[in-house]
Amino acid sequence: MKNRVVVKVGSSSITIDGTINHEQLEKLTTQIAYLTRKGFEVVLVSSGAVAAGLGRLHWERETLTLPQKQAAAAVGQGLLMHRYEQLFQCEGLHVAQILLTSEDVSDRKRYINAKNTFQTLLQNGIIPIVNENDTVAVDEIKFGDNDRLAALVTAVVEADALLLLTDIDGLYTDNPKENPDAKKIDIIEAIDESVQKMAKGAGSKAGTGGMATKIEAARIATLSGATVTIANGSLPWVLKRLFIEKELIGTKFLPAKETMKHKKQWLAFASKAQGKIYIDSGATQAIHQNNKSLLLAGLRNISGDFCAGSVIEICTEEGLVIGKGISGLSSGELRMLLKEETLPKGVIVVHKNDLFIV
Ligand SMILES: Nc1ncnc2c1ncn2[C@@H]1O[C@H](COP(=O)(O)OP(=O)(O)O)[C@@H](O)[C@H]1O
Ligand SMILES: N[C@@H](CCC(=O)OP(=O)(O)O)C(=O)O
Repeated sequence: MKNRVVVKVGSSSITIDGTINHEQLEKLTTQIAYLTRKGFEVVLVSSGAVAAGLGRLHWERETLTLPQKQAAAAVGQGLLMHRYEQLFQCEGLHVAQILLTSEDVSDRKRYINAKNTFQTLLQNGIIPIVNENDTVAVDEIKFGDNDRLAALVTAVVEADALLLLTDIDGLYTDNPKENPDAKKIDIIEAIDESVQKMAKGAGSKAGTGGMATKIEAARIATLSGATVTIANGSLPWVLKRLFIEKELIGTKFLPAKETMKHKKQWLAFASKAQGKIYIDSGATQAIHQNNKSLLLAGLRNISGDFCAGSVIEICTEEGLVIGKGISGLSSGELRMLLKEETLPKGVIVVHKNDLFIV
């Protein structure tokens, strides 16, 4: 155990009436400081920039255009960081701001750079405070929500645990704000369709994604080997009770039985494909069931332009996506090879260590 944890706090927990909830922020930073004194390394993923910006500018959420929302985030992010800086300074801790877009983790080099920066900050006892870079993140480069971002950060820093703090006590069988008969679930051993069906949308104007994005985050983080908890951010001493006293709080998702190696996690959840290759049924079986590398002999077609080292989607001849991998050859080389009358034997298109199969 490294005792490395990622704590994600949602807008609903740290804002009140559309502005920063200072009392809540102080409770959070006091608890994080306590954990660090007990030997934990903590990464904080904090939402709330848009809400804080709206509060300061007196703008109404309902009438916002996308550029206004991004402008509000730019204002609010500064306010949030200023407050975090002040609060952690009182605890004798330094903080570091990390703003990410999905492009920063889909590119392997940038992913490794981010990983190294996190590592250096944590080794030096500095608290990384992460948010999506809302100012530049438009739809195609958005994580979508901070729950998913927090799960990817959990994988990047190889944390033992992810805590999603929200405005509700955990995952219920249905949204308790709409269904009074909904029951809270204490432990989830495996995330299947029945679990996904329980999760509905956001419960407040400030929140994004609701439980659905938290379940997806739990799926990613448990596959990377972390334990995930969804809990109410307003519970007194929730961090201490969970991580030090090991109390069963909220809803706990156990780490997946078969966790993924680091590179496969990146392939599966963070990388962006540059092209597609289509393979025959023999090759599908070889990579799917027999854990083999993908050889040129099984290749039927390719689409898109990509370089050697690019991530590509691997599809059946009918076009069904069955995985992703890092291509050992460029699209140009593959097209030329496919035109040859007899294909050269033993050419590896995707090595088994660079393959993720759905
Ligand atoms: N099955 C469920 N169990 C609990 N909460 C649910 C469920 N489905 C939807 N929700 C809603 O999800 C909300 C929390 O998500 P969200 O509003 O996005 O918060 P945050 O800002 O913390 O990310 C809850 O307030 C609740 O209304
Ligand atoms: N990046 C945005 C938060 C987006 C988000 O996922 O919000 P939430 O559902 O409250 O965690 C912000 O800082 O306002």
